[in-house]
Amino acid sequence: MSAAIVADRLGKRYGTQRALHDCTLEVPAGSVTALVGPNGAGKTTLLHLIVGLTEPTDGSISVLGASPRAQPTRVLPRIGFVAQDHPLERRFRVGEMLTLGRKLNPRWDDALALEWLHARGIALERRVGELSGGQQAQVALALAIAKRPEVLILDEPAAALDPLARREFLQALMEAVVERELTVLMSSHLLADLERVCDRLVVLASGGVQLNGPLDEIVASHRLLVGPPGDDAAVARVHQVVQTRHTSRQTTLLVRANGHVYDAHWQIEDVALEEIVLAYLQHPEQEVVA
Ligand SMILES: Nc1ncnc2c1ncn2[C@@H]1O[C@H](COP(=O)(O)OP(=O)(O)OP(=O)(O)O)[C@@H](O)[C@H]1O
Repeated sequence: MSAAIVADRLGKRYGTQRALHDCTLEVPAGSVTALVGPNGAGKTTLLHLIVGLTEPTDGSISVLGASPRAQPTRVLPRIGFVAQDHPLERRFRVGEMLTLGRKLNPRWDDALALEWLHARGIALERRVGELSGGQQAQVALALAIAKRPEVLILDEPAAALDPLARREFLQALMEAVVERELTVLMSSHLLADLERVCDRLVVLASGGVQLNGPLDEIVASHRLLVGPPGDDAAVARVHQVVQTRHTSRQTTLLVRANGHVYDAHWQIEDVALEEIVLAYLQHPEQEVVA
């Protein structure tokens, strides 16, 4: 599968503040990739570098084979972007937002935008500022999708939505992905949502990539080992120990297993994605897993 987005040792500094560093990753074409990380990890910075809103201070970023800053006309018409809090022009009517989209985007699909909004009961006469958060998110997604992008970038698109609106938003997103063979990169703190819609995961921590790969492989390769307190060095010689927890009664290891774990000392359990991600976030010194 070819890569739609390639970051090579990508970095961004604001004065002495390092927002992103040494970020190397590929987002395969046609994948739906989740981008997670704690507040301040550099997620928005990475997404802004991808859509050309900011320029790298180190390394390079290529989207659909071109640089978003150096070759914007080759890249930007082919990217849809839903920014954090989807900042729309609040005084505009929905129909006026579509007119703007039509004027600004050469590949604009008016029928698609109209159909999308109609299906969600959002009238063109409504002022954007009067819409609910969920409806505003749907308008932002309609505007991004009507560009007929090949790559769709979403920065915490559903963060402010209630669970029902979030579900509807993600459902709409998945419809668009299936119908249009989009490549999607979406940041969020809502792991359960991401697990439902994404097939790949990138974890950013302290401005660098910590975990990157297909979701099912990440889940399949990690195991929880529970055993009597004591020496866990033998496990560490074979497997990558991501997290160790000791109590007086037992030791619990979260490991990235190098093949099967054969060791009668340990009770071996599957581990949920959320627990894996939290373990990496608590141990940012762990090496990149790709
Ligand atoms: N314009 C800026 N000027 C100075 N520092 C910035 C700027 N933008 C971001 N930063 C810093 O870069 C780091 C990464 O910020 P970024 O917004 O990319 O993180 P994030 O992972 O998106 O966080 P959140 O989950 O809170 O949205 C933070 O320490 C932030 O303070």
